[in-house]
This record gives sequence, structure tokens and C-alpha cells, in this order.
Amino acid sequence: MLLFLWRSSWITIAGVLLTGVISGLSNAALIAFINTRLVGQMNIPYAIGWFAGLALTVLVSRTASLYLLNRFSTQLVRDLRLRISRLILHAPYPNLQKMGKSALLSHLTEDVTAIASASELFPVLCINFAILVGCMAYLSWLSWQLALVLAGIILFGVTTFNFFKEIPLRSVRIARGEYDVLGRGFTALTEGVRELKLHRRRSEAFVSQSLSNSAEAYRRHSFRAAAAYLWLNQWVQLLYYLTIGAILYAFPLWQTLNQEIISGYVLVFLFMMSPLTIVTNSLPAFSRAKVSLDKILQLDEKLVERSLAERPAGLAVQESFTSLTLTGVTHSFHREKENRNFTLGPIDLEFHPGELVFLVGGNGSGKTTLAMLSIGLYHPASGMISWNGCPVDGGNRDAYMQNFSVIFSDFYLFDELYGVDAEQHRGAVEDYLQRLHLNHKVEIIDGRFSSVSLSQGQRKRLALLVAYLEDRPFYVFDEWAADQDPEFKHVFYTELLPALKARGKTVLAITHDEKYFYLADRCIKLDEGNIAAIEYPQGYAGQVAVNAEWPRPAQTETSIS
Ligand SMILES: Nc1ncnc2c1ncn2[C@@H]1O[C@H](COP(=O)(O)OP(=O)(O)OP(=O)(O)O)[C@@H](O)[C@H]1O
Repeated sequence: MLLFLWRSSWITIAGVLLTGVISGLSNAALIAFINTRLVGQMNIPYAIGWFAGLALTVLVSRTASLYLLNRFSTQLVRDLRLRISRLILHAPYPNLQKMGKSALLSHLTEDVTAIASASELFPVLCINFAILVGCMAYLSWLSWQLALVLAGIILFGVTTFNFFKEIPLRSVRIARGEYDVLGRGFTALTEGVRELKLHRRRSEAFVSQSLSNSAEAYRRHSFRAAAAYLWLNQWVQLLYYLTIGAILYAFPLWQTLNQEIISGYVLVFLFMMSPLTIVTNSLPAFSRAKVSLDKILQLDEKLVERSLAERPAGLAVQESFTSLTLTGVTHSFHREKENRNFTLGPIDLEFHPGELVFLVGGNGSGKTTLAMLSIGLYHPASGMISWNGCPVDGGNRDAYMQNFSVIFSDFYLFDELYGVDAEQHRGAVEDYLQRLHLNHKVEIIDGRFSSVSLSQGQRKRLALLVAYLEDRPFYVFDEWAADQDPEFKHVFYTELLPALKARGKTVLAITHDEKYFYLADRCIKLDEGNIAAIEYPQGYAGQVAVNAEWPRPAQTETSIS
């Protein structure tokens, strides 16, 4: 943890340590000075000067240390959050799917918070540790024989502490694992709240069988960790009292101590009680932070695609889309309930610019899986995908994915047009909104939709607007029309899709709307993960009144690099 903090910003940490140590040492010096003053060995003006100087040093150095560290810890939390977010964005989708939403959220919330709490405690720890070291130095200066005894006791304390510290740390690790389970429960609770509210027995069973079990497991292990730390802290306190007892009653039997030493030891020991408690009490927070930090570091290994390093050299930047080819592509899922695999493929397909392709088939036939493979979110278990004749692999997959504009069946609508200059497209946006019958409900103000609290069908129309503005060469719609009324369904199939085709876009639309199959250049029928039939109903396309006059966004982008 300390190493991590040091690596994050060694200059700030060095500053914090320096000011912390100055604060701690001057604090200890102040105590030593007060002790000297108590036994009356200084003249008054001289004493006042020393007292004021030391007190001022303590105040200034402590303020500087806390200021630096508060600034550092807030920056650290920001950087960690952004780092995890970027890691998630750059990770291959199958890895993210494997981890699950709630585990990712736990990293962004629980782990970052644990590290932030520990880093906030860090200046307090530094100052109090420095006070303890300063006090020890003063005690050693008072009597080296006592210092030896003290050093022995400290060594014993540290050794026993190190020996036992694995016990609470283990519980902290288990509790953190249980938090992931609890997080899954919270996700189910928030996403399934409507279903739970409508079924009292289900919601009671959900709480009693799932949520309360994981909440209890988390509580049990957190408590075990806290209790173990409590015992360890008590052990340290016991050693502390044993030391005072030994100095007061056992040590004088061996050696005579003068008044200054005795009063110095008593004063310093009483003063040390508070920093010692602070140091030992901050250990649980540091162990939680250590476990969280380990988790975040493991994220790198779990999420990052190793094949990025294997990127083949010399992939040319392609100016325009000419072909997308799937050769012998397969992908498998394990169907847990049936205890067998679902395998898509091997699939051989080719797409060209300006093609309108419908992907049809029964539920579970593999339509979405094929679309996800085609756009690069799923990776083929075998076979190859090529864009403009260039094989897609770990090195260029991210660039490859930038060629697709997709509306998933469970799409997410951002309330801002991130990455699209709304001002540049103002005319087109207003025109689209009107055509999509949304102009009375939504406008774009400063690149943001004035509202996304719309019906599912309306939100899907807004998603369509975003897709239009993205202006990519390849469009994929997963049952886009399913939530639309018949009027809009008709507009979608007979106007929107042909308009895209007329602009040279390739469209792959997953659909169950047989009524409109005749519009497609190609209908690919899937059955049990395989292509059962391919039909070419273009002969009927002449009957369609194609409205290709939909406005075009100002810019286009097509690249794979
Ligand atoms: N993430 C996943 N994990 C496990 N199995 C999956 C996953 N996604 C899909 N499957 C399985 O793969 C098979 C094909 O699913 P897919 O969603 O591709 O079918 P589909 O034709 O799009 O179905 P629908 O029309 O119902 O959307 C199904 O048996 C499904 O249960």
C-alpha cells in the first residue's frame, strides 16, 4: 500500500513524509522541552522562545502535511476511478461479461473507497508514527539502558504482530469476496425491483435466501476481521502497560533512576498513548485498502487482452469499406440448465457496401451471437473475420469495432451526444427529430438531449438518431422495430433502412417482421446456430417507394488500423 502511494506521486509523498516527520519530531521535542521545564532547568524568556518555536513548528508542519495529503488522496481517488474506467473500456467484452456488472461496480465503489479512506488516514499515521519515533529517541536520550529494554519490547511486539496479522487479513479478503456476492444481489434488487414488487413471495424469498445470506456472510467476516484487530490492538496496549509497569517497578530494582528520567518517562509514556492508539486503530483501514488494491491490480490481468502485444505489423489504414468476411467462424456458450453447449457456426458469410441484410430465425437460434461476432464484441472461437480483406485480431479489433453503429435490443441511451458535434449537425438533427416524431418532445441543448424520460419506443428512435449521426459504414439493428407502433415499423423498414442503403451503408437487421422480409437484399435464416437458408428477395424491392432523401451527417469515418 505504501509502495503504491509512493509510486502514485513520490514527490507529494516525500513532502508529506518530511512535514509529517518534522511535525512528529517537533511534537516529541515539545514534550521533552515541557519535561525539562517541569524540572525547572531553564530561564523564562529562553523557555518561552523555545516553547513558541516548537509549538509553531508543530502547527505549521502538521498543517502542511495534512494539506498535501488531502490534495493527494483526492487526486488518487480521481485517478483510480478513471484508471479503472479506462481499463473497463479497453478490456475485451467477453472478459467484462465474465466478470459481471456488479463486480465491476464493486471495484469502482468499494475498492476505490477503501483505498481513499486509507490514504486519508496516511498523514495522521505519518505524524503519529513520527511522534512515536521522536518520543523513543527522547526516551533513549534520557537513559540508554531503558532504551535497550524498550527496543527489546518493541521488537517483540512487532514480531508477534506480524505473526498474527494474517488472521484478520484473511477475514478482510473473504469479506471483500462476499461483497461481490452482495453486489450481485444489489444489482438484481435494483434491476428487478418491478418483478419483486409484484410478487411478495418472490421478494421475501429473494431477501431471505439471497440478500440476507450474503449480507450476513459479509457482516460475519468483517466482524471477524475487526475482532481480530481488536485483540491485536489489545495485545499492543498490554505490552505498553507492561512496559510502564516494568519501568516504574522492575527497572529501579536493577538501576537507580533520577527524577528527570522518571518524570520524563511517565510524561512521555502518557503522551504516547494517543498516537499509539491512532496508529494501531488505523491498521484495519490499511488492510482493507491492501486487499482492495490487490483486487484492482488483479483487474489488469483479468481484463487486459494479452494478444494486444501480438499485434501484427503493417495493417494499412483502409479508406472505405469494401467487404466484411466471416470464414468458418464459430462461438460457443454453455447452456447451464440443459448442461450442453450452444455452438454457433461454422459460419461463412460476406457483406458488401449498400447491402440490406435481414437476419431471421427462431428464438435462441443465434442471431444476436452472430451479430456480436460480426461487430467484434464476441471473439470467434475458431475461424476468421476479415475487414476489407484484412484479418481482425486482438491488435486491431478496437479499430475494427469503430466501423459499426449498433442498436442492441437492450440498448443504452446516453443523454449526451458524446463524440458527435451536435452544432455541426444541427440541421440534420432537427430534421431527424421531426421525421422520428420527436421534435415536440426532445431538443438538443449544448450537446445534450433535453429529456430521455421517454417511452421505450421513443428512446429507441433517439438511439436511431445517434446511430445516424455516427455515420459508420455498417449498421446493425437487433430487433429495433419490436417496440415501435405499426406506423413507425413501416417507416423504419420502408424509409429508414432503404435510405441507409441508398447512402451506401451496409445494414444487418435482426428481425421477426416477416411482412417486410421482401425488402431485404438477403435474408439469412439461422436455426440452432447454423445457416438454414439464404434467400434473395430483391426482385420485390422495386415496389418500395424508397425515400433516400434523409439528410446526411456532415462527416464520415471508415478505418481499420
Ligand atoms: N452470454 C451468454 N451466456 C450463455 N449463453 C448465452 C449467452 N448469450 C446467448 N447465449 C445462448 O446462446 C444461444 C443463442 O442466443 P442468441 O441470443 O444469439 O439467440 P437469438 O437468436 O438472438 O435469440 P432471441 O431471438 O431470443 O434474441 C441461446 O441458447 C442463449 O441461451
